[in-house]
Amino acid sequence: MSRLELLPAVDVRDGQAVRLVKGASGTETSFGEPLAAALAWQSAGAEWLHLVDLDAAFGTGSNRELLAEVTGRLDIKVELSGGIRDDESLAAALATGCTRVNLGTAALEAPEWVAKVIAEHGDKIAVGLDVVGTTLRGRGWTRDGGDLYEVLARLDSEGCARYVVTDVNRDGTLTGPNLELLRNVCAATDKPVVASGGVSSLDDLRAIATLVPEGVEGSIVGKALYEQKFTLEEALEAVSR
Ligand SMILES: O=C(O)c1ccccc1N[C@@H]1O[C@H](COP(=O)(O)O)[C@@H](O)[C@H]1O
Repeated sequence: MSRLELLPAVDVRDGQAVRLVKGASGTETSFGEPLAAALAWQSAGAEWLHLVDLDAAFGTGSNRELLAEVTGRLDIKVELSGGIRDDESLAAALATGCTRVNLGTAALEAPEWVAKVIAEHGDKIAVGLDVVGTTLRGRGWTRDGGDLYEVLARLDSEGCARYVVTDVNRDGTLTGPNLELLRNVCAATDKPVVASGGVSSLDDLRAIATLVPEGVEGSIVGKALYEQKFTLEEALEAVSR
C-alpha cells in the first residue's frame, strides 16, 4: 500500500510566507521569506511543496515572479496554486517547471476552459475543491460557487486527474481534518484526493493516512509545521508505516 504523501504549504501574500485562519484576508501571520521556508521544507525531506499565490487568489495582486523563482530553486515537486484562471496564467504557471497546478475559481466560473485544459494537460491539472459544508467557494474563498458533488461529477466526467479538498472552516485553525468530508469525496470519485485543512498533530496525519485505501493520496500541512506542533521529519516518519 502507498504511503500518504505530505505537501508542506508555502502561501505567499505581499511577498511573504503567511498562514491565514479559514482563508480570511486580514488574518495573516507572517513566517518570513517564501524561498527560505521552501528550502527548509526541502532540506527536511519534503517530496512536494504546495505553493500558493494568495494575492492572485484574492485578486489583490500577484507574486508570480517570486513563485517562479521559488519553484526554479527547488529540486522537489511543486503544486502551484492561486489565480490560475486563463490561458495566460496557466502558461506562466506551467513555465515555472512545477509538477502540477491546482485550479480553484476557474473550475467554478470557467467550466468550459477547465474541461479544455484537463484534456490538454492531463495530470498536470488538479482541481481544488474548497468547501464550506458541501458548498464550493471561489475568488479567495469569498464567493459561493456551487455544490461540491455536482461539480465533482462534472469534473470526473471530463477526466480531471486529482482533487485537492479543503475544508475552509478548518484551514489554519489546528482543529483537525474533516475525515468525514474526505471519506465522502473519496466515495464519490475514483480519482486521488489530497487532503487540506485542519491538521494539528501527528495523530491527525495518521488518521488521514488510514484513508489511503479509500483514495486519499496526500495531505497538505501548513500551520502545524509553522507553529512547530511537530517537525516535518516527525510527520514523514509518522506516515511511513
Ligand atoms: O490556501 C489558502 O489559505 C487560501 C485562502 C484563500 C484563498 C485561496 C487559498 N488557497 C489556494 O488558492 C486556490 C484557489 O485559487 P484560485 O481560486 O484558482 O485563484 C485554492 O484551491 C487553494 O489552493
